[in-house]
Amino acid sequence: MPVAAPRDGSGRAAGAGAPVVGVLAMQGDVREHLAALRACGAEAVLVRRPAELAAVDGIVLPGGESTAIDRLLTAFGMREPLREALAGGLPAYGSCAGMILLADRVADAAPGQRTLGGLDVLVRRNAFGRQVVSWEEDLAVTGVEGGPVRAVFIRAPWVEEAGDGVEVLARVGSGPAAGRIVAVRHENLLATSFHPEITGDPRVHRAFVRMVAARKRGAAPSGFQTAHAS
Ligand SMILES: NC(=O)CC[C@H](N)C(=O)O
Repeated sequence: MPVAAPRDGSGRAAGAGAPVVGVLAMQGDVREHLAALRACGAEAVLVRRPAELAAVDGIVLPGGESTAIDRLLTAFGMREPLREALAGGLPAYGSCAGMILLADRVADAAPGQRTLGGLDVLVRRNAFGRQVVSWEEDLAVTGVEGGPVRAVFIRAPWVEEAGDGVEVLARVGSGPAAGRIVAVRHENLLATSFHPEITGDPRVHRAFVRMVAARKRGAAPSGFQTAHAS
């Protein structure tokens, strides 16, 4: 009997029930997110077109440059389909530039820059400064088991204001940005200022894949910890 080849390079076939998670492939560190998702057992695929978006159970908006991704979303006809999918409850995880794209409000936005929105926060772009690695710290992140996460901030935003329904998952612990909010969740949207995709630690992605799997099962939206424990 023929055996299906593994689809994710991990040495095992993606199970029939494995959630399909897209990575928005306009610009940014797409490959790193694909690898992190595959390490968590998700079937990870590139998303550039509306038809590809329609086939995923969740989507990652990568780190990169939010202004470039913004322009490419329009060029690829992806802005409205993606905005509608997010508003319709599609689980999404945005890291860094991805967090900016999910935010309802942006301080220090480039002229004409737009976001997809949905996340009731004000983010400040380049809040940590413009150096390549602007800050690095081990952070406890609510809902991520197994101890602190190495958080690498690269020209990163922070969350300056979070709406009432937004769950704060992590704050900077020390240095000039101490106390700033750098990880949040609200319903189907998860965002971090930092880049877990570049550290080889899949735990934040695993938490997101569990959010995606919970929605796929039809579970009601719940707090991050609850969804994580399921
Ligand atoms: N590493 C990043 O994603 C940087 C984000 C970038 N500063 C922006 O505004 O989009």
